[in-house]
Amino acid sequence: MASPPDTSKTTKLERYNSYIRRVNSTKLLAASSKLLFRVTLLVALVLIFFFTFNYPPLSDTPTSAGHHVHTTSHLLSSAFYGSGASWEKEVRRSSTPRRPNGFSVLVTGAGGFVGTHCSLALKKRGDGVLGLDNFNTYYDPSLKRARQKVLKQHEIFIVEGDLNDGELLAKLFDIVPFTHVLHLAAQAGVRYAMENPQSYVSSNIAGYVNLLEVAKNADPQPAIVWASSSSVYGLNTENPFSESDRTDQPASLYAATKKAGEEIAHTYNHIYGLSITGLRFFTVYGPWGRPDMAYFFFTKDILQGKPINVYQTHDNKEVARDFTYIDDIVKGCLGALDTAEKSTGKGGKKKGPAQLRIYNLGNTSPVTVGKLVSILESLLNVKAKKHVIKMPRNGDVPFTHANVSLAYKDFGYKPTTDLSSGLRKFVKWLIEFFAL
Ligand SMILES: O=C(O)[C@H]1O[C@H](OP(=O)(O)OP(=O)(O)OC[C@H]2O[C@@H](n3ccc(=O)[nH]c3=O)[C@H](O)[C@@H]2O)[C@H](O)[C@@H](O)[C@H]1O
Repeated sequence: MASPPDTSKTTKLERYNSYIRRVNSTKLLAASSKLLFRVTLLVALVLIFFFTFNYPPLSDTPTSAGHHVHTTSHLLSSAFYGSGASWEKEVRRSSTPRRPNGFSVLVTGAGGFVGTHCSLALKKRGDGVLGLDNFNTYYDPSLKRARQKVLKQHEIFIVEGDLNDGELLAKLFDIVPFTHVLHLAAQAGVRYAMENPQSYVSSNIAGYVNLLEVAKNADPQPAIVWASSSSVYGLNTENPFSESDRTDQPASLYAATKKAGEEIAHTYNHIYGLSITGLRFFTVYGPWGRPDMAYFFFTKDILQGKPINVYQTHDNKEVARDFTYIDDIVKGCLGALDTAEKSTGKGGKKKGPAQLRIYNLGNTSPVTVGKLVSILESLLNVKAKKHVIKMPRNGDVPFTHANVSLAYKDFGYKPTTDLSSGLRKFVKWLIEFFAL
């Protein structure tokens, strides 16, 4: 009869095998948890990489001047700026009118020069005003922030965002039944277009179309008043310029994008019934103005003893502009808003013909740049270090001169501020603001 198995050996063997099984399963567990950790780490790294390098970047437009025009990417802005109950409350409060039959106006470019002044004027008369601005770095954004502070003191909220952020714009129109849009946001400046052309396409074409797309889908559709430019007259030789003069010879990309805006306005009026009024501003100046404009940097340079270049035409004539004081421009903008008819469309469907208008808003008395400089010299009591140079081929035109009879007839536009008086107010502001 077979001897009984040596249980001690079997037991030992069993114990050894179960030990090996335990060790193996521990090893397996350790290996699989290490593998899981590595996979998790890898996935995390991939996600970090995606959101860092693929998430819409800050659009960074380098310029030859070495400075970049930074704008927050629209997705980022709507993710960061366009959400939350308190944000919505701010939007509603700011845009609600305080007078019977008051307007509810979306002012794009509200952090800008004309935008700030128009927003204040609308709010003071009891209209609701909501600002939209991307606070880009075309010029020192601290000036825009200072304007924003003034608006905040008058309970005007500016949504930080870009015209190209369709999601954000649609959200604003979902929250607010805007009666009007005062569209002043744009890449301005005639000469800068040669340094940074894409900025003009992005703001003045793509941005404007995006705004019109959101507006035509809105219910109710707002009436739109927007800033075109005297520069659309380009090489036109008529003097003064009338709205019916030719505007097919733009001398700069800036002018071409504003002219394009006028044609695009015709299309959205024709197809969707949007009521649209274009205003051709003529070299607007005044307190809180734009530092990239000659009257502004001439003043600072004269005060700081720096030389200034006074342009002359190639046939040795002085260049001239129909400089228009900001308070007159504001009256023109409000006149256009007050006489704007309602859009006829609804949710993107046209119901009938709609108003389409274009007006000159100028001062009707052009002044040479040389005269501008001598007014500044007497206001500042400082002699300018003038270099008279030929006007560079930079998109500038020799003169502008507005015929404003159409704006006068339709909404009583009448400029009342001459250049000396306007510059006096500007210089007073500049010295106080910069504590010079
Ligand atoms: O009406 C407009 O729609 C435009 O007005 C403004 O353009 P402009 O009329 O060209 O103003 P601005 O640059 O201040 O030059 C003033 C004068 O100084 C001359 N100029 C300029 C620079 C210089 O160094 N020397 C000089 O003589 C220059 O040749 C010109 O004769 C806005 O910038 C523009 O956004 C748009 O709104």
